[in-house]
Amino acid sequence: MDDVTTCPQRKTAGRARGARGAVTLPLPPATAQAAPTGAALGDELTDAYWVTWDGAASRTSLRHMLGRLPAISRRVLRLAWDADPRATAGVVVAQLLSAVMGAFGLWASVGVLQALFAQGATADRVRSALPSLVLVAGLLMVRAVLDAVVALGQARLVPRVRRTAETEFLRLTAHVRLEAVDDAHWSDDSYRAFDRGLYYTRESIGQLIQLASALLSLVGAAGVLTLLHPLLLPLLLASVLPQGLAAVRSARARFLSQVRHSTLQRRIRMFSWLLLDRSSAAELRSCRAQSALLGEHERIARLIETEDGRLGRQEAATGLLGRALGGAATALTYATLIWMTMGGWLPLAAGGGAVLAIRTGQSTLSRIVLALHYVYEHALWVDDLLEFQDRCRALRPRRTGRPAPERVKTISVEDLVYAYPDAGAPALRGVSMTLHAGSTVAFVGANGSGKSTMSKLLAGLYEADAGAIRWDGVDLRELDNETVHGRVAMVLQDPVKWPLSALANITVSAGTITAADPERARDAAVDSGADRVIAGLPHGWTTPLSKRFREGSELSGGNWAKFAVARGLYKDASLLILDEPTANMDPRAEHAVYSSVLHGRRNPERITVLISHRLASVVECDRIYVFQDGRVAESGTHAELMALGGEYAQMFTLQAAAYRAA
Ligand SMILES: Nc1ncnc2c1ncn2[C@@H]1O[C@H](COP(=O)(O)OP(=O)(O)OP(=O)(O)O)[C@@H](O)[C@H]1O
Repeated sequence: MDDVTTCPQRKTAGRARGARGAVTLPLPPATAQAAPTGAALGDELTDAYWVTWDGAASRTSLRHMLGRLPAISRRVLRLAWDADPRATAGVVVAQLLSAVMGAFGLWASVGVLQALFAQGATADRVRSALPSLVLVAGLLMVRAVLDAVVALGQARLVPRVRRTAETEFLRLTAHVRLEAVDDAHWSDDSYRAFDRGLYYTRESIGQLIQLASALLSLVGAAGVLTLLHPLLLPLLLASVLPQGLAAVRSARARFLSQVRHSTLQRRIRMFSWLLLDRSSAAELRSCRAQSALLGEHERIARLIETEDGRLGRQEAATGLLGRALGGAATALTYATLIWMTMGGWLPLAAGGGAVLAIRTGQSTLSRIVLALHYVYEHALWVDDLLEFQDRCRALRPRRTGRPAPERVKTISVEDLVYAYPDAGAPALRGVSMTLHAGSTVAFVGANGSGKSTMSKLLAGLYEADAGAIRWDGVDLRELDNETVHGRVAMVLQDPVKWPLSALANITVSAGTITAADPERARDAAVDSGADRVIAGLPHGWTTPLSKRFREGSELSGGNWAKFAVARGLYKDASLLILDEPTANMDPRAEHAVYSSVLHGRRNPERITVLISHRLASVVECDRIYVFQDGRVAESGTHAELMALGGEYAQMFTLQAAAYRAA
């Protein structure tokens, strides 16, 4: 028995299949969460790029972190040195001197105590303590100046590191081969490196300075104690250890909580943005989706509130534990000091000095623990960035030293095969064709049949897996890749809406946004129909084409397309590729573009490739290639293909019939 009749869900699915052909999509559930709830909310983004290293420090042993510290310090110092050697040297020297001054200051304070605790009249003791007091004050002043030098050096260094690191990063990524950019993993890695790696690169300078300052001050305290009495050093360790452990615990709790917190923050920001942003404003209102999104926003806001409260309570508890442990350790330390003084092993004044040094050591320890966690974790992000940049260097376009010809006469394609990275089937499977200077050819065919891919291979944006493309007999692989790009103008299906001036939107195709050939720019604007758009802009050529800027203008889809065509025409290239350039244009604008491309100021030496689904516009092309499933199924002039009565003739007749019927 046919069970479709007994199951309503299957019945509906069967109907959907019957109406649309071979689709077997299962029915969706009747209710679904807009976003994960409960524990899943914290876990949903564990694989996201921004949490790759978040909390890593809290999962690593202190020993491991300390072991990695020298390598991390070298790497960060190298970055700083490359950005500004003088400022780096200044910061390092001032930091060291400041630590030395700190240690001397501590020693001089012990001198003050010694004088005050000595025997004799009070006035005499105060008088003999004066030189040490003056020394302490002097050292404090020198230290303040040195710390200011460190701060100034840091203020100069961090923006420089930021500038040099960001420029290098963008220089490398902007030149990586297109097929690498198409790879989703590469994109994820690049966003991760940009968003986190660059940020932590500059952050790590300040963190390392803080860590160095705290470590040096601990070393200074330890040195002073050893001078006072060798037994005091283990006493310092014993007194700071419990507090150190509490500091580690607290730092780890904070790191782990940050991961969950940032997940919630990201999700709530997404909902805030959907409610706020201009791009979703129209649809938000027409769908009347405001309350649904506000509800979701409220739900996450409450979770954040709970999380904040939980973290606050946890921090208070850990802080209390740390203080209790620290208090107990301090009491023990003082008891030991008293015992040593009473036993005559330690002079009273030295005991006072020891108290000072131990207090200094204790206060720097929590700074060290926290800074160590930050430095370690940030270094992982910096490593990630540097490793990504090395990958980019390996993915630079081919530099063969052999430039592409200024004006290519013949492009021959032989048995071309190409598969996108990670794609199952090849997008092109054995395409051959020959294109001659001065001709206009068309690529037509069903969606996904390989037309755009073919045009990108012709332009040298992708490299063939098998077969070859030859420019005047020379394999594209032997030509300097960037010079090939310089000879090709591409008007892409989904052109970039450059948030630049109207003029720069045209000149950018020639690699500049600040200089123009005025006549060429005007011709390109006239031929593409962008001239009327520019004439209507408040500041003409100089109007910014983005509402993000004051006095900026936003264009309609069709008008953006005219700018894309103008860009293609402005670049006086050997090969002009127009990939569905008029899809968004009104019929008159479309007609004008095709007339100017086919009959207008046509460069007699140019090869023009036109990709279009509107077959009426390719009728006049010198040759039409019909793509089917990654292959050229038919080719010839319009008349030849119509006479053939194949795929092209069927598609053309279908379109023509629709018009005739109307
Ligand atoms: N960047 C990419 N990464 C992976 N696969 C891709 C990519 N671009 C296109 N493809 C796949 O390659 C095949 C050919 O796509 P292509 O864009 O060349 O077709 P097309 O003929 O230009 O289609 P349309 O008429 O829809 O523009 C399709 O299966 C498509 O899904």
